[in-house]
Amino acid sequence: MKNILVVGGAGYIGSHTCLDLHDKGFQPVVYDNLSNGHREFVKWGPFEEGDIRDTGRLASVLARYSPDVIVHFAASIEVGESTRDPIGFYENNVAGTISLLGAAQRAGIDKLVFSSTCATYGEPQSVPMSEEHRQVPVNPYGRSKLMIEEMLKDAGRYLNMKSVVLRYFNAAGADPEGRIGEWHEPETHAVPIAIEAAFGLRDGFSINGEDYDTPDGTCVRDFVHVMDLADAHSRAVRHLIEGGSSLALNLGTGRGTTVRQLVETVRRLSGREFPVAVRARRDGDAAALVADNSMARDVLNWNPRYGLEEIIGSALEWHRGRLGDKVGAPTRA
Ligand SMILES: NC(=O)c1ccc[n+]([C@@H]2O[C@H](COP(=O)([O-])OP(=O)(O)OC[C@H]3O[C@@H](n4cnc5c(N)ncnc54)[C@H](O)[C@@H]3O)[C@@H](O)[C@H]2O)c1
Ligand SMILES: O=c1ccn([C@@H]2O[C@H](COP(=O)(O)OP(=O)(O)O[C@H]3O[C@H](CO)[C@@H](O)[C@H](O)[C@H]3O)[C@@H](O)[C@H]2O)c(=O)[nH]1
Repeated sequence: MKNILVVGGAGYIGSHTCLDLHDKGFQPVVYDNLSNGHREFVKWGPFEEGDIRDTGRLASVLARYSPDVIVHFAASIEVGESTRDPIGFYENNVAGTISLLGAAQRAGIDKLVFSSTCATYGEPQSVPMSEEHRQVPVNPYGRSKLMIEEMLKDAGRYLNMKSVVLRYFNAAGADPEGRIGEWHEPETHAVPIAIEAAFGLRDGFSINGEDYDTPDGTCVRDFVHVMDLADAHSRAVRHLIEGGSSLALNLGTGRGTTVRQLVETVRRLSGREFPVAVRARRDGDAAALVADNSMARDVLNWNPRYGLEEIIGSALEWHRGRLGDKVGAPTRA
């Protein structure tokens, strides 16, 4: 069984990727400092607690497991926080990745899959966005990810390190069997916030702006099921093991959903009413982000299987299981 080091594998997308890697015959070894992850999400392989900025600790873990590929999820992820603490973001995301790449180089590991984001594109010039779209991020989070993409290009050019950069659009949904799901603290993402509102744990949902140039005035996002993302990571791992070249790929469904449509879907599938208000736009929000995913389809043979109904349905089930008795009584049959 080949070992795959999953850095940040106790987090949301990383833990789902471990599940998928395990199902496909790999052994995922999780390396995570638990700053935002959950020990109980590590179910499909060994756990090594550690920080990516601790190069010595990384070196000993790499020596112990000799992974064929590193899949790198570890990062500070919240856009708003990146504008309040840009240096902290560069420290964790950029300096952390430098430490990881140095340790990998010294251990002779030359294959890496990296979590990037459509936030590296910045303000869309055209929708859907292909990988050729210009990359001019509008916040420190996106810039930190773009800096890492540039470092990986040089690691490819001069060190022959092969990488697959995966630019996710909006990850959402959960393991259909409800074992793991989305659990960020504090939560800022639209899907779990709407679900918590449906379950009576929040006063309601506030839409960030209704005056965008979109079908109903609210932002358009491309929600992609976390299990489809996980499947793309396993394909990227296999691509590298089979000697494939470096790539940068969009991961989205190619379908846009407005925030209002999203909220209505949560209401319908949960069978629960909750108050929906409109507040001011959120700084740095693009009007519409939708992927052109043709390259991932062609190169990885990736075919996202789930749509919005499955995304919201699986997320509802996960949150119901996690929140248990805290879920309030339904307000609508
Ligand atoms: N959630 C999304 O919609 C989305 C979209 C695009 C890109 N991404 C990227 O995907 C990756 C995973 O996102 P997520 O939503 O699963 O986030 P997450 O916070 O759930 O997972 C990140 C994990 O990394 C760990 N981590 C953070 N800093 C670390 C460090 N210095 N050393 C070791 N471990 C560390 C955290 O404890 C956590 O378990 C991130 O790189 C994020 O930027 C996420
Ligand atoms: O209470 C809320 C929360 C969100 N939104 C809106 O919902 C949309 C989606 O927001 P969110 O779920 O926070 O995702 P994004 O801000 O689009 O960012 C996510 O998706 C990006 C790629 O699109 C990634 O880079 C980020 O890591 C990830 O957090 C945006 O228009 C938000 O303004 C609301 O209206 N109200």
